[in-house]
Amino acid sequence: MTLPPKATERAEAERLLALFLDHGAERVEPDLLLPADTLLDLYGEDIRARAFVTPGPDGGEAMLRPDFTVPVVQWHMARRGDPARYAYAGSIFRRQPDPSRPHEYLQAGFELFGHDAAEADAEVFDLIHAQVAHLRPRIVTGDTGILTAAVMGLETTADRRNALLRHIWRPLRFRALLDRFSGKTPVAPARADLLAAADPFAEAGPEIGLRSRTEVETRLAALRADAAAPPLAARDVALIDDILSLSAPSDAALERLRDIAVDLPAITPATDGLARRLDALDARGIAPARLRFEGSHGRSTMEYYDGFVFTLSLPDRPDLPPVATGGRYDALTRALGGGDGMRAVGGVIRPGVILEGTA
Ligand SMILES: N[C@@H](Cc1c[nH]c[nH+]1)C(=O)O
Repeated sequence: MTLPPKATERAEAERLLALFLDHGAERVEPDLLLPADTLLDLYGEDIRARAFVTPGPDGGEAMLRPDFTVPVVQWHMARRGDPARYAYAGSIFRRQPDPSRPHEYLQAGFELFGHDAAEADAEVFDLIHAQVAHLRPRIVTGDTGILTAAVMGLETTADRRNALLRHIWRPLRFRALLDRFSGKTPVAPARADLLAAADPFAEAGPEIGLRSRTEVETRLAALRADAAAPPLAARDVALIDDILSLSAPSDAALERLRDIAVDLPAITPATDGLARRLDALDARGIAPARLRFEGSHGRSTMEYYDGFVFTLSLPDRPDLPPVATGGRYDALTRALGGGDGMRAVGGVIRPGVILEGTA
């Protein structure tokens, strides 16, 4: 009997779920229709363009489940009890820029709360990788905690550091900020004139915008303080660029990062974390030399990742999305737990891609 494609995809998702349950996970089944406010708070309004938002039953807004990780964290936070392993299989809904791509597809996933971070990262990667290893996926890994630590270690104003941190997930915006803060992009003449003016409101015409005069004044003061701040040191920008352009087998990448840490000691704890993760993976038979590490990896994935990130894709099928993705999201558990966070890492497999890849 040949099953229709949707049913085949579901059968594959159930098969993966059963394997995750055998691995000791508890099954979770988050709602399909989720309150939109938490998700909007977490991801920002950007997610509206990618998710299906609809009027909710309680008068507020609701969203078709765009992701399992957030509802699973909420589920876990309500119950606690570490360590915990959860598994799920079901549909998620995302608007695609390319309308020929499915807006609804299945994910089978596994999430691990608590535990030693390096051990847990290795356990999740090993489990996810084992299910797709027969497809010989191209593996790319990264660690968003390293770039974050590098930015936090920059000698500059707190405002500039925060602006860079906010835009880590928007590579073009991040680059534009680095160029501006290092003086590479000159301040636009109109802005320079405005900041130099004794009374910037003198010829501004009537006040018609939504922002009050005080708000505009606060913004002008911030821009003036920024214009007065010394540029970022070229040496520091070069170190950030070294991290961003790093692409090497993980063992070589670790050595390179250790070199960078000599000049940028703020990344040392994150680099030590990477070393521990590679040891834990090695102990499971996954040699670091087989895992490509990219310093930029994870910057165009989920904004909640703050450590290990990985993507497995089918090398002969560049037309397909990745077959598996995942990463660590300790900060998300803090955001949802009111500052009282815990360690968490997980990953998902797309059964539809496995089927396409083996067809
Ligand atoms: N929820 C992520 C995958 C993931 C699960 N756990 C951690 N990451 C996604 O949909 O891309």
